Amino acid sequence: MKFTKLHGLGNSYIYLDGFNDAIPSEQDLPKTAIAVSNPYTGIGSDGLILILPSEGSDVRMRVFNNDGSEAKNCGNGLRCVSKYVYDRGIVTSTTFTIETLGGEVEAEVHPDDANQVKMVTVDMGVPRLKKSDLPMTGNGAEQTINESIAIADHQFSMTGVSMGNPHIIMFTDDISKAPVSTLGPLIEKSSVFPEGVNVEWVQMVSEREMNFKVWERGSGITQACGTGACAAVVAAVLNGQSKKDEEVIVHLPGGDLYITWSSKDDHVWMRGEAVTVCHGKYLA
Ligand SMILES: N[C@@H](CCC[C@H](N)C(=O)O)C(=O)O
Repeated sequence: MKFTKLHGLGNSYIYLDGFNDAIPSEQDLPKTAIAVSNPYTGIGSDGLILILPSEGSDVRMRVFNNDGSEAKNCGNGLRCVSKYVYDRGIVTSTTFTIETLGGEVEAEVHPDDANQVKMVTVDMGVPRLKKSDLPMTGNGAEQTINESIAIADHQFSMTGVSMGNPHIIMFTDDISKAPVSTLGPLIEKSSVFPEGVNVEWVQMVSEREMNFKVWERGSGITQACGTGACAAVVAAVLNGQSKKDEEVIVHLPGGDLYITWSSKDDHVWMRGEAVTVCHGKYLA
């Protein structure tokens, strides 16, 4: 099986090219994601991403976490898919559309003088804020903004945002003390979130700068989460800590993302790097 490994700020996936190469059968996809992600017996990654032809968009992306579950969106994946399809000539324009299970997005690659793509901007669309959008328990029509929620004997102040996939954001005064590995999995699997949830802690540095850590649904601690960074900036605006139209620098463990929530059309814009690690043939 031919593959390419790419990462966005250390959030790495094994990418399979459905335009040019064979893809495992539908029923083999979850176990392939688990196998290739394993750092000891596989290639090592946070999951598996398929780059596929689309009927209505230029490209289609499917995302599998490293536990084999399929996700509806992936911000770092969108930037890496964008780099891949432009580098390989699958698209020839610098702007194009990508279909995901969470909706269609528009991407723009920024090739340098040597036609190398290092930075990518993605219009991530309108964040969805209703409880039913994540989904989570409670009145589906309501939003979750700094709401006190009890999970496993702990009380959390949570803000819920869907960027096509579900995120719950909590603010902290000290990101180094965020209980990511201990409480992240408890929140992810809580019955409050029937489909699970990506769990993020944010420390505001200023209105335009934040520190960020994540426990990803289906993958655990990762170096970065693009949809999570977008959701965190939306949560900061909803809580009066940032402003619409002002770019926020999000410091993730793996590097920085630049996120703006536009008041013009309510869309969230994400800008950041995408890197090719290696190409290879998986034999196991
Ligand atoms: N790393 C991603 C998100 C991947 C999917 C997520 N774990 C989910 O299950 O929703 C990103 O960069 O957005």
